[in-house]
Formats: sequence, C-alpha cells, structure tokens
Amino acid sequence: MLPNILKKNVAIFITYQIRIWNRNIEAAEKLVTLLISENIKAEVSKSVQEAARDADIINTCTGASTPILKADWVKAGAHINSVGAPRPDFHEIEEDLVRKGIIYTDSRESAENEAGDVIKAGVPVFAEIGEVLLGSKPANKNSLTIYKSLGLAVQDAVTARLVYNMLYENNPL
Ligand SMILES: NC(=O)C1=CN([C@@H]2O[C@H](COP(=O)(O)OP(=O)(O)OC[C@H]3O[C@@H](n4cnc5c(N)ncnc54)[C@H](O)[C@@H]3O)[C@@H](O)[C@H]2O)C=CC1
Ligand SMILES: O=C(O)C1=NCCCC1
Repeated sequence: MLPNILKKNVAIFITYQIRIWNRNIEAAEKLVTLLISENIKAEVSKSVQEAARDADIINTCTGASTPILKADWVKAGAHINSVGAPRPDFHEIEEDLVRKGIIYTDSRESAENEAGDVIKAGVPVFAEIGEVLLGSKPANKNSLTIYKSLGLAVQDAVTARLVYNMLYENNPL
C-alpha cells in the first residue's frame, strides 16, 4: 500500500526527497528500487529518527503494537499520515506526539473506537477530512497535523464500481 501513497505525495510536490525506513532493510531497499525505477527520488534510512528528521510529511503504515515514531523526532508544522495501527491494541505513533498534533480522520466514529493511537492518547478528533473539504473545518497547514486513516466501506464500494465500469463499460455483466 505504501508505494501508492508515496506516488500520490510526490504528485503534489515540485521538489521532494523520500526517505524509506523498514525494520527489514531489504524491504526498504526493494521499495526504494521500485520508486527509483519509476523516476521517483528515494533513499533508504537506517532508523525512523533519520527518516523523520526535518520531514514535512511522514507516512506511517505498519502493523506495530508499540509506537515507532517519537515526538522528539518530528518537527513543528509537519504533517503525519498514519495509515497503519487500525486496531485498539495497535500503536505506531507515540502518545505525546498524538497529543501535540491536531487530529484529522476519515471517520470520527472509527477513529475514536478503533485507532489505538487516538484511543491511548485520549485526544479528541478535530475534524473529519470531509469537513475540511467542505470548508467547515480549517486545515491548520502551519501546525503539526495528523491524519489517522482507517478506511471506509464506501471507498471500497466506489473503487469496485470504478473497476467494474472500466472492465465492463461497453459490455455489462
Ligand atoms: N487505513 C487504511 O485504510 C488501511 C490500513 N491498513 C493497515 O495498514 C497497515 C499496513 O498494511 P499493509 O501495507 O497492507 O501491510 P504489509 O504487511 O504490507 O506491511 C506492514 C508493515 O508493517 C511493518 N511492521 C509490522 N510490525 C512492525 C513493528 N512492530 N515495527 C515496525 N514495523 C512493523 C512490517 O515490517 C511491514 O513492512 C496494517 O496495519 C493494515 O491493517 C490496511 C489497509 C487500509
Ligand atoms: O485492509 C486492511 O487491512 C484494513 N483496512 C481498513 C482498515 C483496517 C485494516
């Protein structure tokens, strides 16, 4: 899943440098090779701290049950996309970091009941992404922001419809 997230990130920047960390260095090397083969600038980092240093955007996408990203490693004004740890007993972001950030999510109900990082830190969700897109809640671009993604069934349904349309547009089942 991470390669697709990174490609979307790259699409919105004129200049960028991607640093990849994985607990298995060969997995990080494999992803870097894949990105470079698609003309995306990327390099391996030996630690999460090294990867996060001075980063504007940090993507975490793990099945970790103890936090891998610490508050001291993240600069003020950074944005974190936390895609992993989708269960109450999973954690990928240190509690102090979650408390320092402004929390956005796809579904408030899901985040408050399923996202271990949000539940453990005991912080409220500031806004759903839909509220930001509608303009009823600000994006707080200059603050430390965290987007806690959990995925919505409607995304799966719409994606299935798009795939169906692409395959059978002229030849419905
Ligand atoms: N927010 C969303 O919409 C979605 C979230 N997920 C979640 O995202 C996470 C990643 O999913 P995939 O990329 O499909 O799985 P994957 O199995 O390809 O990747 C999981 C990664 O987590 C790493 N990892 C696991 N435990 C770790 C630990 N203790 N410390 C450091 N790294 C650790 C593994 O080394 C691996 O690189 C999973 O937790 C999955 O449930 C998956 C799909 C959608
Ligand atoms: O595919 C997965 O794994 C998940 N998808 C949505 C949220 C939880 C995990």
